[in-house]
Amino acid sequence: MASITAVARLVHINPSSKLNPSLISATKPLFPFFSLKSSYYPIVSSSAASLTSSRAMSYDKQLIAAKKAASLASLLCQASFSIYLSYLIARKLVEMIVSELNVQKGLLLSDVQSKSDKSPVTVADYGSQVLVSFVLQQELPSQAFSLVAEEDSGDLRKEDSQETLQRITKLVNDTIASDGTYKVSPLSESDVLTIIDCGTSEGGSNGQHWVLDPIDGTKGFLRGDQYAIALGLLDEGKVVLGVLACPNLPLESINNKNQNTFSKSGCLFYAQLSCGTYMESLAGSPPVKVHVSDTKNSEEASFFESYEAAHSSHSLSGSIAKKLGVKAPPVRIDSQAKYGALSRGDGAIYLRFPNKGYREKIWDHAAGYIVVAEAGGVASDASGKPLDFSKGRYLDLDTGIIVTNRKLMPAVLKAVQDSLKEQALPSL
Ligand SMILES: Nc1ncnc2c1ncn2[C@@H]1O[C@H](COP(=O)(O)O)[C@@H](OP(=O)(O)O)[C@H]1O
Ligand SMILES: [Mg+2]
Ligand SMILES: [Mg+2]
Ligand SMILES: [Mg+2]
Repeated sequence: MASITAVARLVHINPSSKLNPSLISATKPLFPFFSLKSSYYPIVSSSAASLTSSRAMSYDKQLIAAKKAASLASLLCQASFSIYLSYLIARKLVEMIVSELNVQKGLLLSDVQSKSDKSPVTVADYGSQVLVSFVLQQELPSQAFSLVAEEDSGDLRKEDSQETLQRITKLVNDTIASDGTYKVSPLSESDVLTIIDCGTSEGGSNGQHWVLDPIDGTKGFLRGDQYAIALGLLDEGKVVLGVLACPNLPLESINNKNQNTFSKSGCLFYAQLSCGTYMESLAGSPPVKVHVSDTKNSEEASFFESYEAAHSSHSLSGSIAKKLGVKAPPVRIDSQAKYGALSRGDGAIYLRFPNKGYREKIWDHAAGYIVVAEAGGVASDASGKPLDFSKGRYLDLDTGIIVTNRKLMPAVLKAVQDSLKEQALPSL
């Protein structure tokens, strides 16, 4: 049976929301053996409850489902990573013992594949997408379901992907069985392919669409560094809800010089339009309201950027930081964990400048964007235009993405534009 802490964590929508009957009934599918009693209601603070607006209440059910989906997907990813580590160790051992027999390599290669754009995809990316899509449909059976997600089943339908497909199916069924919430017969390989392809929606400016990156930062995931399960909800083209599960992000600030190296990891950030942003431990803890850094002094602001220089120009951000007088070295981490870290003030600026011609996808930013926006931050492209999630699967952008607090945005934007102009000048 779910522990009271875990129940409080998943039932908790937002300290500024009252638990209402519809919300309580919405929790039932999550906890079939547990009925809510009034004694558990104190997780809602009465002063905060008075802030509740009808608008804020309207996505509560979706938020419960999204938190459940992202939390379960993070368990799947963690399980998959330990399997992957075992393969790495097994492969190393086999290579050491019988170096001429590379049989174990095949096993590892089938867990990590390369997509047509040469980016990696793993059984955990596919498994996480299946699980999130499955949970959302289980939890919200009466709602029309539209999902814009990163992965598709194309490569998995090829003859030589049979073993990978089997592994994904087992990973998903094992996670569903160990969670115990859903009393369904195990998914078949064909079910898995069908569920993956639920993610082909084009999104857009009409109606509601879920936006999912099943593993954002796959390269970070494979390195054992940062990654995130990022799930957002669009309503009429606007991001109205976001959940970021960051299994490897320390609960303590990553910018704390006295950081406890034994600090626990695993953060769940969530935000709903007009309700603020909250963080709790993935293992279960009371939610804490978070806020972006309120510094207006760019010299004391540290900044985040991609770990991968191929995803964002480190030299351009270096020149911007110099103009701003930033003293601290850049904090380079993978995935939308950057947005999560920014939302709780670990740093004050996130700069992203991909190569010319690269088109940003909405799943790489939707959940992270609302997590930062509801924590008091702002995001724009390099021309100062807000991010527009209503145009389909891609973000329609001018040059790059800048995320910071309201006070710093004018100075950061100016430094960005000046640096871009300098970069465009032919060097003498
Ligand atoms: N050349 C490129 N430029 C910018 N972003 C890229 C890129 N190639 C891949 N990406 C995106 O960068 C994301 C990771 O972001 P970050 O650099 O912040 O960790 C990847 O998400 P996935 O890992 O979900 O594929 C991918 O969508
Ligand atoms: Mg990818
Ligand atoms: Mg991504
Ligand atoms: Mg991804």
